[in-house]
Amino acid sequence: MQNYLDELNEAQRSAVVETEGPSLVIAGAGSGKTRVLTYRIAHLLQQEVKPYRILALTFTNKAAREMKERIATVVGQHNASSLWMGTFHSIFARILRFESKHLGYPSSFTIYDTTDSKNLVKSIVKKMKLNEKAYKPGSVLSRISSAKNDLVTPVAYARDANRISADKASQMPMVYEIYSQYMRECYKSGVMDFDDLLLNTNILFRDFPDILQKYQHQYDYIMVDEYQDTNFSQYLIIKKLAENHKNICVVGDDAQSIYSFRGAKIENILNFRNDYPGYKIFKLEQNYRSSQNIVNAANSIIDKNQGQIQKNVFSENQIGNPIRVLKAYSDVEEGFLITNDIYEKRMKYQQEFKDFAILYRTNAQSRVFEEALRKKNLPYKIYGGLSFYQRKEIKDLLAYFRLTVNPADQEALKRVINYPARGIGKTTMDKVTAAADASGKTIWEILLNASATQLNVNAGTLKKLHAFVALIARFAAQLEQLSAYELAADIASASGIMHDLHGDKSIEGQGRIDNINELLNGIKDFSTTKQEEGITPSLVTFLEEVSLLTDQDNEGEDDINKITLMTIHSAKGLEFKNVYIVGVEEGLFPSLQSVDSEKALEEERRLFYVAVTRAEENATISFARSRYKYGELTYSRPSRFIGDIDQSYLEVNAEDITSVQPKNNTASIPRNFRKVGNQPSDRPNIKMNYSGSPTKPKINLNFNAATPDQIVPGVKVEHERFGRGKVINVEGLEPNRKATVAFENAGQKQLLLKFAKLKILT
Ligand SMILES: Nc1ncnc2c1ncn2[C@@H]1O[C@H](COP(=O)(O)OP(=O)(O)OP(=O)(O)O)[C@@H](O)[C@H]1O
Ligand SMILES: [Mg+2]
Repeated sequence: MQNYLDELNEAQRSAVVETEGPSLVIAGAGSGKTRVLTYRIAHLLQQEVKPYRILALTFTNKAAREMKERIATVVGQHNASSLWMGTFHSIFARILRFESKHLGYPSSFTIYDTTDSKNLVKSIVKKMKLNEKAYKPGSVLSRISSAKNDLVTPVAYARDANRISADKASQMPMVYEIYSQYMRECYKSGVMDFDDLLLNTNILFRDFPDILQKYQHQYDYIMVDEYQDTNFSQYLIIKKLAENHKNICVVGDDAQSIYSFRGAKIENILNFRNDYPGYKIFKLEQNYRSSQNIVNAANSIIDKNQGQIQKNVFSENQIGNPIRVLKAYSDVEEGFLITNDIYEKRMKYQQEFKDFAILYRTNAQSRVFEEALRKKNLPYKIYGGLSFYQRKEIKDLLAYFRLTVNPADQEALKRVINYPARGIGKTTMDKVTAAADASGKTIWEILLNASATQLNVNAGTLKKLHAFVALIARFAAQLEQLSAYELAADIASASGIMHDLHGDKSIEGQGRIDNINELLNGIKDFSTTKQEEGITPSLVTFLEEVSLLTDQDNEGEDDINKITLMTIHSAKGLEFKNVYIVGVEEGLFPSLQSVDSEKALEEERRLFYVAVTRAEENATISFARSRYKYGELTYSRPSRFIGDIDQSYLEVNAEDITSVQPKNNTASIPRNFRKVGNQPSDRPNIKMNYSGSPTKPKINLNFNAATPDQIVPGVKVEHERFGRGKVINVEGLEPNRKATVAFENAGQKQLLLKFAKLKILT
């Protein structure tokens, strides 16, 4: 057997072999932190530690899967599948399933996704007769989520002066009461939301010391990846579990803490030394992922933040190419520019699609890239946004599954009681819901027992309600008898969903049927895999896996060799040969909300650092000078972050940046960019000014449209959205004269001259 320890450098090796006692591995991006965790587990297994005595918490389920595979190749036959390895949410959901009765939840509790939670908040706000405009479900939920992650219960919330005054300031003084009702409703429905999984684990460990003890004994070794992004709730769970043996190894990088908006506490990593006196610290300094240029550029970015833990990061890989900065006229042109670049690079260097990633600040930016990629017929996969499991038909079927395992699940019930249509209208549901609220029972219990008079509905309606109950009860009765796949297929057809979809003969309708079939295939595959692992493949386990998927996990079999599109947040921990960071503009990245707060700005800068450090060989940054925001064309300036990168690692046309020459120079950042264009060499240092609203037009694009008679074949023109191009043909009579223009990046377009604003280039 090869010696796996030879595949590590000295610092990494020490971090791997010193398995006893608390260890902190703190190191920059790409230095092998995740590799250390992987090899440490392999090493423990090699030392005959039983796999089920190891608890390893990863950022995504996919990361856990890949680590398991790697471990299996390093140490061979060991049963890596019985490691307790996965995200916080999936591991503790598993534990809660065993222990749910202590907390008064059914072991088949179901999990609310964000939409369910929002719907519940909406109905509570309505019931409380609050102003629905002031109490936006998203804002209310994020207040509730923050409380849960800080382990603040509804009772504590009501007494928490800071929270109460913050709520008052945001015109939502009743959040504490909504929170309380929200908790009660979830409990009644036998459901937990994401934050509850952690909160309830904490409650379990706090109130049932013998159960805590059981798990303290179960895990001899605990490991956490991406520790800088743990919240208080996660921190405390780990602390409790490690209390006795203190065999805890956490790895992280304070410079990559990017989830504070979800309650992550950078302090957890900083306080490790206080929590575990006598801890060992391992510093990894060599970056194995990226070229020297990329590592050095990234270091120069993070240097601009105050208060980072001082770290050395160097690379001995090739010096590599400078980071390219590309300017686009518009977001549309940006799409074409990047797509063309990928196309050419792939041909020229014979790279694969999977070697390319396009990373953006917000999901909405994906659209123009999707369009450009589709036009060029390049395969891509997109993470986040409307993922497979968020599609309507899939959510409908999943809601039937949820009801089958947990009929108390109120949001699932509301979703499908009248889908497909069975004549159970809103008025009826209002009556049923009111009866449930009045009696403190679930809707399901009301449906089971209530009479027509109690509900104030006619006999016909009652019959329909009973038919629905009977349908779900029949599914539930088969839970034990049928495999997950058989039951799922039965539900898809007996619920009427398939019949309903077949009625829609459009292409979209066909697509929906394909999606349902795809889901059923997935369940079949799930059943087979679980059986091979010796686990009974029940619908309950399947639902749990689906509910706990993260953005990165959302990858199908045929997604392997495709261009990746994702937000920078979900790119954490990943690496690609070529990375495109797009939309690097003031007001977008850094985001508009962050520019007024130093703290928020530093988090954005860490996000930028994360983005750049995903690249192995080439990093490209692009910005567009105009883009549509909320339906309006707005002009933008290149981001200050471009100015953060030390000029010697950049390749930028200085002219592109000077177009944002400030009028007044407060808080300016002097930069002397490397010159690549034909550019007067005596140009003074370029100053960028970042005060003022980033969405205000600061640049004058000077699109004085040319008159139609100036537009003749051969003329070079510039278009506001498509950039530069050459006229190749003109046809038609005024006022419907059309020009065909071959744009440098956006391809060939036919434009109606009375509308198209074209500028003649000389
Ligand atoms: N000693 C080594 N020899 C060869 N390759 C290595 C070594 N250490 C790390 N690598 C490789 O370098 C890359 C980065 O490692 P890894 O992903 O573990 O870094 P990381 O510190 O977890 O990064 P991030 O902070 O982005 O999560 C991986 O491809 C890994 O396999
Ligand atoms: Mg990592």
